[in-house]
Amino acid sequence: MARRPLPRILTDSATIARTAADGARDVLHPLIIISRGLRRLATVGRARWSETPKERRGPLFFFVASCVLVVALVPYGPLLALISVMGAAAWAGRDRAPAEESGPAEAETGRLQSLYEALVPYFSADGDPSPRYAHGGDWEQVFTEYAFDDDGRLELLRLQYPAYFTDGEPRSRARIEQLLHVKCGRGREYHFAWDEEANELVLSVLGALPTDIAAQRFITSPGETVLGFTDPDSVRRTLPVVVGDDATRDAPPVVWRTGSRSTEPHLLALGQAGTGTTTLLRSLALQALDDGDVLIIDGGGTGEFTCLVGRSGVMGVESALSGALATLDWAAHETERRLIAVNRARQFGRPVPEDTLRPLWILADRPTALAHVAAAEGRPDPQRLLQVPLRHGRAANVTVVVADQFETAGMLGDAVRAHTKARVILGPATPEEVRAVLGAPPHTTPTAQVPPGRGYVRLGTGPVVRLQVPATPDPFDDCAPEDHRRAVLELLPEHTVPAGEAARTTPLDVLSPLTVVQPAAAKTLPPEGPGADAEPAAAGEAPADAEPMGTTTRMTTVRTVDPFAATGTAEAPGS
Ligand SMILES: Nc1ncnc2c1ncn2[C@@H]1O[C@H](COP(=O)(O)OP(=O)(O)OP(=O)(O)O)[C@@H](O)[C@H]1O
Repeated sequence: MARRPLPRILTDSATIARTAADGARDVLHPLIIISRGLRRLATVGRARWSETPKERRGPLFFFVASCVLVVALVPYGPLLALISVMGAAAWAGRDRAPAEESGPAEAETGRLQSLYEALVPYFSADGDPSPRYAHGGDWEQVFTEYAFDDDGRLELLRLQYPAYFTDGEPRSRARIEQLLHVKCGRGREYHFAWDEEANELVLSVLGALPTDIAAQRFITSPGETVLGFTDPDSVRRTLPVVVGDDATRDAPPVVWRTGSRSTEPHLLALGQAGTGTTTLLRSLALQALDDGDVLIIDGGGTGEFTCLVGRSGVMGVESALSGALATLDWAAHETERRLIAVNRARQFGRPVPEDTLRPLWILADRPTALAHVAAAEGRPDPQRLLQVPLRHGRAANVTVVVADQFETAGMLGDAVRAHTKARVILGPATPEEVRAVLGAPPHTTPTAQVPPGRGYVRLGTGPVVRLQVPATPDPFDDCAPEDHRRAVLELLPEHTVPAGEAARTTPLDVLSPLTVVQPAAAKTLPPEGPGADAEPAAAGEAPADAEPMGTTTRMTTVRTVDPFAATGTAEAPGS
């Protein structure tokens, strides 16, 4: 039914009344402000008076009265006092209400509404008498906090969800996270914090991890190694790091503890080719050489560890199968020797021998490549020789780090998978792939484009955290930034083998493309020791969990979600 318009005389008089009221308000505005100010001043004065201790009220009253008397006696005093009081009242009475908060812009409201609509099928259920999520419903009831960046993209969202939503089930969570990721814009990394008690989910956008931290001497305790750096919220400590030209800042490190007290004494790093697993090993080698010995198996044979050849503390850099077998055989015997020595010392109540305390690191880069060669030649898989260090290394101060490519992870031996409780995955990976390697999904949405050395890490059953490995390039790599190469060169220990026999020691400015250096194991291994002259396969015979040959002969080239699928069940940490 159409409304009848009011008689004209009525509308005119209403307009006149409104205009008169507006005019009066404008005229009286200063008076309103001054009277409000006087009221506020009086309130403050009363409060001060009541706060003043009783014994001080007399002197205060006397002081105020003297001031009033002086003002009254001086020429123009009362007038000046009146003007001052009015000024103070006008100042005190000014409108202090904050500028009204501007709500979301129209485009932002549209985004929130469409996000709300997209969530309706997931957060509603038949039979809910008062659904909080319903088509055409009010998003303001459930989105309790939100923020947009300068480009109008959502960067923070706090939402309430119904109590019946199955937030304890990873699949249900993953569906919501996937949906929000897509709706809020791909290409950014989102963090999801689920509060099951409050039925609340907070989505926030994570910035990129800094990539400017280069290799350097990190300030850590003995037995601690820095794997890389992460988000400030993910760890409890920070380390001072030197960045660029001597600028120092605090960065949150991912510190891995090794040795006899470690609960995850060995590490496995996986990634696609070129994602930085070799660089991670190089970074660990430089840190380990501070107070330990390092033995390197370069299965890929790319010579990216040449800078370490012949350096003090480097027991060998092997890229050929026979050298790797001999070196790992020595390492297995050395582990046994240390274990026996430690046990004997404990048995007789003697201090543990000094030579069992110096950490020994076995860094195996792409051992599956050597496994493939070994299978083709009908020789033992070098991974079998890792079983003793992996099983007993913790008590003997022997640490094993294995790095391999995602595609060939199916060829990793059972011992490697079972005993590497510290896990790293580098490069782009889906949440399923991260879960397959680390045993738990990340709390963020991995992005398709990541810089080298970027990934996730999980120590034992701890949380999955983001990781950026310090830039530790091969100093002979002409394509790497010169300051990063120089930083690596400065950390290298001195040469122990004459320069002609070992890798080049040429200063950075005259370095030329490298050639692969494969020093004979005998040259670099200690001349004595129980395993020094043993047959390569000898140590592999002892362990009970030796893998029968033939189980690792197939090179897997198809990328699967479960990288370990080719040889059995995944044994990720915490799983
Ligand atoms: N943390 C990092 N910071 C900066 N650059 C890195 C980092 N990690 C790796 N890179 C660079 O990425 C390239 C590949 O690194 P790296 O050789 O370590 O990868 P990879 O996974 O071992 O691959 P491949 O098996 O093909 O050698 C190199 O140029 C290296 O300098």
